[in-house]
Amino acid sequence: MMRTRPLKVALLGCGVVGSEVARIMTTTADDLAARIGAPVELAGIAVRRAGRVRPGVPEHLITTDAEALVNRGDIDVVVEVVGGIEPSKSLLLSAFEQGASVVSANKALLAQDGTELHAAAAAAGVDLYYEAAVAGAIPLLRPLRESLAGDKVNRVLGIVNGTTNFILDKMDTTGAGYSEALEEATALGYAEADPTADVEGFDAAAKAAILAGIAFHTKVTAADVYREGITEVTAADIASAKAMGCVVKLLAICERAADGESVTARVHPAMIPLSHPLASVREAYNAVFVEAEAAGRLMFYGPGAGGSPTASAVLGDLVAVCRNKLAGATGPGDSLYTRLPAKPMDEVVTRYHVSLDVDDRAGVLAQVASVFAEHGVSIDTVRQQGRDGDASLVVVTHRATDAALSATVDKLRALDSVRDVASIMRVEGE
Ligand SMILES: NC(=O)C1=CN([C@@H]2O[C@H](COP(=O)(O)OP(=O)(O)OC[C@H]3O[C@@H](n4cnc5c(N)ncnc54)[C@H](O)[C@@H]3O)[C@@H](O)[C@H]2O)C=CC1
Ligand SMILES: N[C@@H](CC=O)C(=O)O
Ligand code: NA
Repeated sequence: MMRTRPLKVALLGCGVVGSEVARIMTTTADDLAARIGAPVELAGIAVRRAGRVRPGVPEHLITTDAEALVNRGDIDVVVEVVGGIEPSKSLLLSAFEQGASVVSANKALLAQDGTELHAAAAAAGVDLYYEAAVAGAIPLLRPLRESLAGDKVNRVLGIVNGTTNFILDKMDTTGAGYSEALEEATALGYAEADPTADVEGFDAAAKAAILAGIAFHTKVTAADVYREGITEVTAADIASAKAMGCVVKLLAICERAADGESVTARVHPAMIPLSHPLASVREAYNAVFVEAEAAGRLMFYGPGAGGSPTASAVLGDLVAVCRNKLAGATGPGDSLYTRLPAKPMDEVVTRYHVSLDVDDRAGVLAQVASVFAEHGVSIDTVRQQGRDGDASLVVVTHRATDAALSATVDKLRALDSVRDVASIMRVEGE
């Protein structure tokens, strides 16, 4: 039977995502009510600046006082699509104190203070859901937390930032410049308010922390994630990847150590072979592989950014927390029982593509090769191209630790014959 008293929703933020949430809530109100078992009413929309034209958004609901909206005493669910740490964190804590459940898309906040926020939600007996925070529209956190709750996840690997995938894809396929591609991604609503978060890998690192925490049932924060963005990726790297039958992607990789005693989480650009399914992930799409002991390898794919896809995930959570409210229940919260420490990047083992500018003379190749050998880094292939007076040397290694590779590169830099270490990129997916 349908409850007639509506569940009241406070929407915090009405930008790229918030305006789509408001639109879908308004245009699909009857369907949402039928699925939930009660009408949902948009009780207020908090924004930073009133007076902006927001097509389709009921003007009378707009307020600039988010705190007053959350604390007005009759809010059942707070939807936070503001972003950033403050005032979002304080608003969420106020919501819990008021007995409201929360739906958020805020990966930066969840990756920094997720444990504290989950504890506050649990103490208040309400929900904290955030499917939109990782990989946009793709149902990923709920499958990890719920569908795979009976399995043991050992690895999560994928493309989790739409903006950087869009930029790398444009640079690779159309030869677009970096700035031009970033501008387009921003205009399409993919980028964060400060796109540094995207291009320097902070956004993907926050998502990796959230994924690792849920997958391995342990606390992982953004500070535990090794991070490199795409700002150093050059057209030469992309061309070199092509020459090797590879493409450059920004990857997030979360792994349980072979001995099961620790986890690692890292975000960095990597070359992956064109034959790998991630190589064909275009534009702002995301794709994530989850490797679990019983299930094997699962792939999640779909739109990873943009107002409407992200709003889809927010609305899915809204329906879930409303259903829980009506049932007088809460969904699954944090699960941190394994308490596995996050291991430093030094111990991570992978392959490397090292591009060097060297003197074009006899003996240099042997000298370079001996530095790799000294550090126990075995060479897979070497490509050399002579230029006027110098040469470009591209070395691809077999698997080695990050520590061994770093020591190798330090020593190479000290060689007179090495003019520059032009780039170092990991090679994954083989
Ligand atoms: N745009 C996307 O593709 C995706 C965004 N997200 C996340 O969703 C959240 C929102 O992102 P966007 O909509 O893209 O950002 P946006 O910058 O377009 O919108 C932010 C909204 O928050 C409001 N706001 C800012 N400070 C405020 C304050 N102090 N009080 C009340 N309102 C305030 C602004 O007025 C604006 O309406 C962020 O956490 C972002 O990381 C998550 C997945 C995808
Ligand atoms: N800026 C983010 C938005 C979605 O999380 C991205 O580009 O992926
Ligand atoms: Na998602």
